[in-house]
Amino acid sequence: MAKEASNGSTKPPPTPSPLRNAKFFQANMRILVTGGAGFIGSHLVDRLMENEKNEVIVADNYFTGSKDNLKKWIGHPRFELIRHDVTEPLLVEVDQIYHLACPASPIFYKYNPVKTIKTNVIGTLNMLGLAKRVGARILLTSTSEVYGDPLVHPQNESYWGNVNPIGVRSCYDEGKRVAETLMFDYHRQHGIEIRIARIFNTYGPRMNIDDGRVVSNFIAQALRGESLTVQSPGTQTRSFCYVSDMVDGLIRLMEGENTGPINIGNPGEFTMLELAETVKELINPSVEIIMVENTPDDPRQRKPDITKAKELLGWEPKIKLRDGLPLMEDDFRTRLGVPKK
Ligand SMILES: NC(=O)c1ccc[n+]([C@@H]2O[C@H](COP(=O)([O-])OP(=O)(O)OC[C@H]3O[C@@H](n4cnc5c(N)ncnc54)[C@H](O)[C@@H]3O)[C@@H](O)[C@H]2O)c1
Ligand SMILES: O=c1ccn([C@@H]2O[C@H](COP(=O)(O)OP(=O)(O)O[C@H]3OC[C@@H](O)[C@H](O)[C@H]3O)[C@@H](O)[C@H]2O)c(=O)[nH]1
Repeated sequence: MAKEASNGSTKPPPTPSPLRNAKFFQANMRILVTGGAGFIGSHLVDRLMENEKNEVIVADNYFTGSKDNLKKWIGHPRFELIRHDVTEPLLVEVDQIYHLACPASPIFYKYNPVKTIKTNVIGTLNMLGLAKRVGARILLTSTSEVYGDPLVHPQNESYWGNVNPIGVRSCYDEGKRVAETLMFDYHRQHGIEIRIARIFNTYGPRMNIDDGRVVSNFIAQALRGESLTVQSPGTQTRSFCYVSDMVDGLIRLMEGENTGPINIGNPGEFTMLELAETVKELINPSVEIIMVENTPDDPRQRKPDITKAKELLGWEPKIKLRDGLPLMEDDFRTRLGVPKK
């Protein structure tokens, strides 16, 4: 039985899928990745597919993801790709569910806020229903946004957050908070094996070029010779985790004994002005840095306390921002057709 972070009675988990014990299927672990055609999801799929005992099913509606991110696996006998919207029920036989489906860039999650909240609430209910039916373990990719505009710094998992319930970001941050509640209620009421990761800003190759998030914006702008748009005041901070470190943390959480929530992120903290200066220095020293208007409720500071991840998962990030940015630059150069001079 997984160790639980909060109080409450816990029923034993339902019997695992009979497939786990079936004579001919015993060897393989069937893993569903919702949102697996997206940025983090497709890197997670790559890592899961490296294990020959894993069969991976991706369910994605391609809102912000793309088949292109998974092209090397299409047609592979241990891989299956389903066009599916998680706001509809899904009937598959699996042992583990990594539930990532949800637009993550503020531009995309604000585009259709009602759909975003449906994805977080109905989508998570559907995946928990599936986990309950087949006895699968389920991991939710929650977010540092559950801490809102935090009054505690750095943020540890016992902080309840400072979130505007009626703002333009609420479809996402309140949606994820309800998703976490649903996870714990299914765990306490039905004994479902749950894992919750609170992911902090993650970057790396394969982010959409026009994703709208800060690292992809600055790298694309630097390569196109455009000004880097720092949203005012520029003193707001974020902590950036390279995607391979993130995937490692998610798999450790899934395979470990703790429900979470556990912060997964890189504690290296930067202001957005510092980030712009670093991108300028590393990629294109001739571009300008300009200040543009910000959006409402932008969190002013964010840095994970990763004590729990270190102690419970034996995990900590390995890749520093200065080492990760050039890896992302190479991928963006290839996709934008901008060769290195
Ligand atoms: N990248 C980050 O910095 C970050 C930080 C915190 C949390 N997260 C969480 O991690 C997960 C993945 O984020 P990402 O950065 O890879 O984002 P992404 O936008 O690249 O990927 C999300 C994927 O989910 C799919 N999707 C969206 N709505 C769906 C729906 N209703 N049904 C089926 N598929 C749907 C998209 O098409 C896409 O493939 C998300 O749950 C996000 O909230 C990411
Ligand atoms: O071009 C830009 C874009 C963004 N920014 C700033 O950069 C900071 C980070 O913005 P992003 O849009 O990358 O991401 P945010 O940190 O606001 O939200 C993210 O948080 C964690 C995840 O859950 C999501 O991936 C996303 O919601 C903000 O302060 C924003 O104002 C710029 O200065 N310039």
